[in-house]
Amino acid sequence: MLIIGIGGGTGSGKTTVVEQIISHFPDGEVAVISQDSYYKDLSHLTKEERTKVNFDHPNAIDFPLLCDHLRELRAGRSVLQPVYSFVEHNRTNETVLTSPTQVLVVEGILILTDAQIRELFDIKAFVHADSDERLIRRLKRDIAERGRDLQEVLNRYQTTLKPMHQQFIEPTKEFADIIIPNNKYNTVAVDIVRSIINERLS
Ligand SMILES: Nc1ncnc2c1ncn2[C@@H]1O[C@H](COP(=O)(O)OP(=O)(O)O)[C@@H](O)[C@H]1O
Ligand SMILES: O=c1ccn([C@@H]2O[C@H](COP(=O)(O)O)[C@@H](O)[C@H]2O)c(=O)[nH]1
Repeated sequence: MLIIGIGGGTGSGKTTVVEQIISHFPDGEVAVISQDSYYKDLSHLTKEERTKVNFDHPNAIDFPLLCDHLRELRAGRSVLQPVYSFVEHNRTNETVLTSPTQVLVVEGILILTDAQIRELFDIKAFVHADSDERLIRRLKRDIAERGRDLQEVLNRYQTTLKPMHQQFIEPTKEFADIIIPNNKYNTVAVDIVRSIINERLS
């Protein structure tokens, strides 16, 4: 199994880039795990308390569970991946059966911050987009898809997203084998990553 870790700030386009990378692989050969599925279970908090949680700090992620699941998949065993609700700010009761595949892509803002997780990656990439571009994309997406409003996103950006990006996410660029520029759609960079995967698989 080849495991590829893809980090980068919120709105940089990680999910989009991953979809482009895997689009040419046959179904069943590739699986994607999002770090977002591994936000910690916050059922012990009220919804109001959960809205105040710092979701851009490494402590928000259940890295031990993610690490365990990656090791299980690498060993050829299936796992039950948690399902997260951005509307509820909490893990749901559902799980998704995820089976081992030839290629596994793991993406998330904080995915390159954890040393044990980094060691499991055969290839590490970082998706870069300028902060103004990321904020615009995040605003549009969170209002359209995640039940947020303008004030909420702007407030969270100033108080949490920006400082956490500078402190934890941007520094992980140094761990990346490849930096994918994504201020605009970048088919060349996506093709390069795809050919590296094909080369490693052959
Ligand atoms: N290169 C790009 N140019 C314009 N919009 C983009 C680009 N890449 C992604 N987007 C859009 O930006 C938003 C956030 O992208 P997404 O892939 O969800 O980012 P991330 O997973 O890094 O948070 C989505 O609406 C997506 O369609
Ligand atoms: O309950 C939650 C959990 C996380 N977030 C925000 O999501 C982004 C990470 O997702 P991307 O898809 O990489 O943008 C992170 O910046 C958190 O602030 C949330 O809003 N609510």
